[in-house]
Amino acid sequence: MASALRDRSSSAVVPSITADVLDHISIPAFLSAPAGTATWLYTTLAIVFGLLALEQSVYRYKKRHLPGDNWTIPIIGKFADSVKPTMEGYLRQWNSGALSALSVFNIFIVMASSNEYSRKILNSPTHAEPCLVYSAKQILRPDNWVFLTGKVHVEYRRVLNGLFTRKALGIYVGIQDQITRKYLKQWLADAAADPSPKPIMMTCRDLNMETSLRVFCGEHINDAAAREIGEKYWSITVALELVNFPLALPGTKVYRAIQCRKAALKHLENAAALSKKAMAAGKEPECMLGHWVRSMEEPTYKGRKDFSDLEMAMVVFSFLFASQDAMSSGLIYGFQHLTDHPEILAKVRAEQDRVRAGDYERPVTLEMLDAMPYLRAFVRESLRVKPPVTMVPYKTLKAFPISDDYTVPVGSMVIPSFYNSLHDPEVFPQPDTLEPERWLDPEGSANQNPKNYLVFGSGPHKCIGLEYAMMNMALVLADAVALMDFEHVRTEQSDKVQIIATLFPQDGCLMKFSPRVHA
Ligand code: HEM
Repeated sequence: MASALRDRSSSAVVPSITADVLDHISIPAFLSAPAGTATWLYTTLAIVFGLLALEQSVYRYKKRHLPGDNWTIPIIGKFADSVKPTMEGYLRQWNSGALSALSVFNIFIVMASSNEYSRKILNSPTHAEPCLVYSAKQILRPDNWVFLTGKVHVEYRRVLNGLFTRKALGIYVGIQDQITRKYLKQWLADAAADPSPKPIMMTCRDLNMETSLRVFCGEHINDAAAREIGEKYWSITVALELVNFPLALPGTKVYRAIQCRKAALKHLENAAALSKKAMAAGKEPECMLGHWVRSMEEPTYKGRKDFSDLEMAMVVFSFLFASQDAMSSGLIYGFQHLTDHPEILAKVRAEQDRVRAGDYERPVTLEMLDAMPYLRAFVRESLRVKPPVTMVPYKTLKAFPISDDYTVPVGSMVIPSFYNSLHDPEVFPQPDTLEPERWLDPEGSANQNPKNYLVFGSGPHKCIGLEYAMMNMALVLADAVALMDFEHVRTEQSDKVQIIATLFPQDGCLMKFSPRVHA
């Protein structure tokens, strides 16, 4: 058999090359080039091969014993995976080890998937700081406050925390309720005109955008400006890939995103100026900007930072940037989870009927939301099962001894991932099951292990808007359940996840809405 193979390979498979044949083969120019050119060429090839070998050695040296490919694809590494990430791919990476390694465009990346290591990264500001994706700096502007670190960041954030106090949330809740009702009315009118099921991906995004703009800027932003920002904002979402084409040339995603930021900042700066005028004229704060300007006038604020119109606009833009995709993802899965679990929907509805006591026109207040513990538990649980943000990229400022036997090299990307913490069976038995009840027992393992709830991160950069975000999700779902009936039309893609910065059901969540008839 072996000799037969040898025979075949020497005669039949590889045709013999005769001088005759060679006459018809054109010799590549470089092989017949003058000696000087050939030397140059061989030198270049040697350098290229040397660099490629060096790339592999550096990767292997940094990776050491961590799980991950032993060789990286030259130059691009795992770029292809990062262009079209899948949940299955991420799960494979997270489950390959509590720490695992990969490389994209020679950026060495350590992925942390356990609660211990993810929290350690988030809470070690002297070793690692957030780096978002590369395009974020181009889109937000490098001087945006979200890129501050250390003491300056703490100081800046101290002022911004004042925008999310209970007093401030009390101003926002009325605006949220009003915009939500306007949208639900429109969804019902659209459904009456065409009752076929529709994906709610874009409708939820529009609702979130208008709510955010009105909560942040109130009437200081006009309808046309709000529409322009809403329409252009999708270009920012799609530009948030892990790795983008580095130059923001016309026609690239990042270029379009930068144009959107420029338009948005112009309108937001104008809103900040109008808000200052209104407060100076003695008006009562009716939005975040108003509340902010008023708090800067208080005697206790004296000696602290004054914010220019542009700085206020950049803060508001950072809030839009940080919230739009995550809030939309949370809300869409909120609708999907509620409809797919009729027993949970029935409990949420019973709670609404109790709190509203027959008056469905009465605007929702903070006190009413306080009286809806089951709904709030549902929101918490829905975000746990499908966390909108599954990981946040950080970069190491110095060698980071993350475990006893591994130190992340300086200048690497370290990515704390939240999914495994949120699906830890020790803390959340049957972790893939949606079970709001697990949050209702103060002694239960979910409430006893708050460190596992990484939906909003942890440490100095923990989400500043978390109370507002959960309140908004609860409020929209409360109004929807109280005022509408809805049916989720399931498809094969309903349980599959697509990742566009955050998580979404692949079919966009097809819903049919109809008005609820109260008994
Ligand atoms: C469901 C909705 C939301 C989710 C899941 C979410 C999640 C997160 C996460 C995971 C982080 C990173 C935390 C870290 O590095 O430890 C973050 C940061 C941040 N979030 Fe949110 N977020 C949401 C809504 C919002 C909203 C509504 C706002 C503002 C109104 C907001 C503003 C921010 C800001 C400004 C940061 C950066 C904070 C800093 O660097 O100091 N987020 N968020």
